[in-house]
Amino acid sequence: MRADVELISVTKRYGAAIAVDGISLAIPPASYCCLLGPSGCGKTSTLRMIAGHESISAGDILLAGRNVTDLAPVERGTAMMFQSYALFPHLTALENIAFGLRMRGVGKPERLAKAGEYLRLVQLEKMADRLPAQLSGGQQQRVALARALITRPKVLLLDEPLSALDPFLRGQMREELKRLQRELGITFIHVTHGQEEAMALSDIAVVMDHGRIAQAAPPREIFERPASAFVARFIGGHNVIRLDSGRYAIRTDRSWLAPGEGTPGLPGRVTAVEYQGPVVRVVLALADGQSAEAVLPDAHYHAAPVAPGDAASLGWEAQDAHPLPEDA
Ligand SMILES: Nc1ncnc2c1ncn2[C@@H]1O[C@H](COP(=O)(O)OP(=O)(O)OP(=O)(O)O)[C@@H](O)[C@H]1O
Repeated sequence: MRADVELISVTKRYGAAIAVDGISLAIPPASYCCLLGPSGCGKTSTLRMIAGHESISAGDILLAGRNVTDLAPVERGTAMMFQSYALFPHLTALENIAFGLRMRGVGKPERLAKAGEYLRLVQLEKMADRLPAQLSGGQQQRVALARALITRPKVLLLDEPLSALDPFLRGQMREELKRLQRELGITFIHVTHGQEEAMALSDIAVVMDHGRIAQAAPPREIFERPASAFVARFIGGHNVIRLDSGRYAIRTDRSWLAPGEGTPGLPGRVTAVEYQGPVVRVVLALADGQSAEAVLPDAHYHAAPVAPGDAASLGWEAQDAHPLPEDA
């Protein structure tokens, strides 16, 4: 099946600095793709190159099989939703949404009727006449989303769309984004810092590191088979442990704890215990200098509780140790 978005050896240089280093990626049609990675890894530069807001230093970008590398943003069939919604303060919610069509020369009555449809799509029909200042952050964001979608893009690009929201609204908007992507059947490419957000939303998650793709795969595959120690650490939920036989990623929820001296497993000492409701996180300093943690169901933990300073060993089942390559 032809990819909706294809990056072929795409590079971005700012002067002598390389922000994106020859990345290749094919995003299947109608998928939710998250770009994630630490600050400065090149996520936003990649998104901006797809949108056409940033020139491409080398390589090609194909959208639905068409080479758009040298096309202006409006010619690409993409729309971008920014972190700072960028709504016009003097226009109502409805007029803000209609604005995208005004730029494309659509007449006023048609624009407003269409804007009404998109206002309903984001469940804001009662807010049509409000100015942005009279809307909450989450509502402003829905307006920005509708404004981007009204142009019927083939690909919607989202630059950290949830980062300004409080945790409750963030969860709500996350569901909303996924619902819209499914209903509209288009590709969303979403830049995020949040591993949990990427896990929850992605059909394909792209973990970036220093301008390169460290791993691109469905989130479950990344979680179960991280391609490197970097990926295992970045997505979280893993211990990265060196043994005589090599380096392994072991899920912290598959790691068990044996309290006491001389118990089976790698010996260590508890340095922290964090109660998290359904689970308890126990951090260990291992005797060989490595650190590790076990995330235990609360009932298991409370059956044999430990405290900082206590001796305990860390263990796991052999099949739960995922071998990692040595770093290049
Ligand atoms: N306009 C620019 N001029 C020079 N260097 C830039 C420019 N924009 C980005 N960079 C550099 O390119 C690299 C990648 O930046 P980019 O914004 O793509 O990363 P990011 O992963 O989106 O980071 P963040 O999560 O902090 O937004 C960084 O080292 C950054 O300093």
